[in-house]
Amino acid sequence: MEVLKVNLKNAGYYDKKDAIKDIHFSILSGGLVGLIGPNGAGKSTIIKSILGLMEDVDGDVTMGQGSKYAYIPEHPTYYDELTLWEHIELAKAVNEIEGDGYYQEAEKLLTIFRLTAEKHQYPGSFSKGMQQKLMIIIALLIKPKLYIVDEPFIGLDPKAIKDFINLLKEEQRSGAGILMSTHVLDTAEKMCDRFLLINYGNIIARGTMEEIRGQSVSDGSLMDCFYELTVNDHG
Ligand SMILES: Nc1ncnc2c1ncn2[C@@H]1O[C@H](COP(=O)(O)OP(=O)(O)OP(=O)(O)O)[C@@H](O)[C@H]1O
Repeated sequence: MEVLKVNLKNAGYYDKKDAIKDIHFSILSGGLVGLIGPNGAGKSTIIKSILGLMEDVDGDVTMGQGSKYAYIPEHPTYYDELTLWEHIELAKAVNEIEGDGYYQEAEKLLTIFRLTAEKHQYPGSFSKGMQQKLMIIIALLIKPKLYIVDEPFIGLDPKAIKDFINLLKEEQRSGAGILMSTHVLDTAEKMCDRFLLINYGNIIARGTMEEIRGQSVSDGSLMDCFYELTVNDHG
């Protein structure tokens, strides 16, 4: 079952209308797709197009059943006047989640991510990694069918990265589809079952690791294929 279908002919900005071109892909329930590519390739533009944040879009994006999704941004966003726990309460209300199981799950996640002591503090006083953990906790509590995750590995400590990967994998096993943009290719290679390699706004390679190797002269890691495929592509 498709949880996301992206058909974009073009999307871009006032002074760069074609930042991305001919971006067509789907994410299936239980699929974890790595969105990779050099700086300025168009990954954020693809994510913004999916989230409906781009003005100049020629094409369409369809979300599957229920269309409930969670976005974990690279740069955390929060309300200055709400405590960590109030953010959790707000997410419950906004997403119309019933029952107290939600709060038990929230307590469990606060323990995993070592934020129990900060429960009634304001995220403005948190470190970047702690703010990122708040974004992750809220996304996991919403239990969406689709996760869009933007560069989750920069800023999190190693334990949090491992816990986050395990929790995301659990979501995947329960049928969520995940699109994850990252530059941390060794982790992406281990986690993702498919990849989209973006360069100069185009998809230049796609598929499983095996298929990506087939499109590259390199027979090595995702990093080797990435290097070889992007170095020889001049847009
Ligand atoms: N606000 C903007 N206005 C105009 N052009 C932009 C804007 N944001 C991005 N671009 C351009 O769109 C292209 C794609 O940028 P995008 O931010 O999608 O890259 P990215 O793959 O996410 O890069 P990174 O890995 O550095 O985050 C680049 O050429 C960039 O200069």
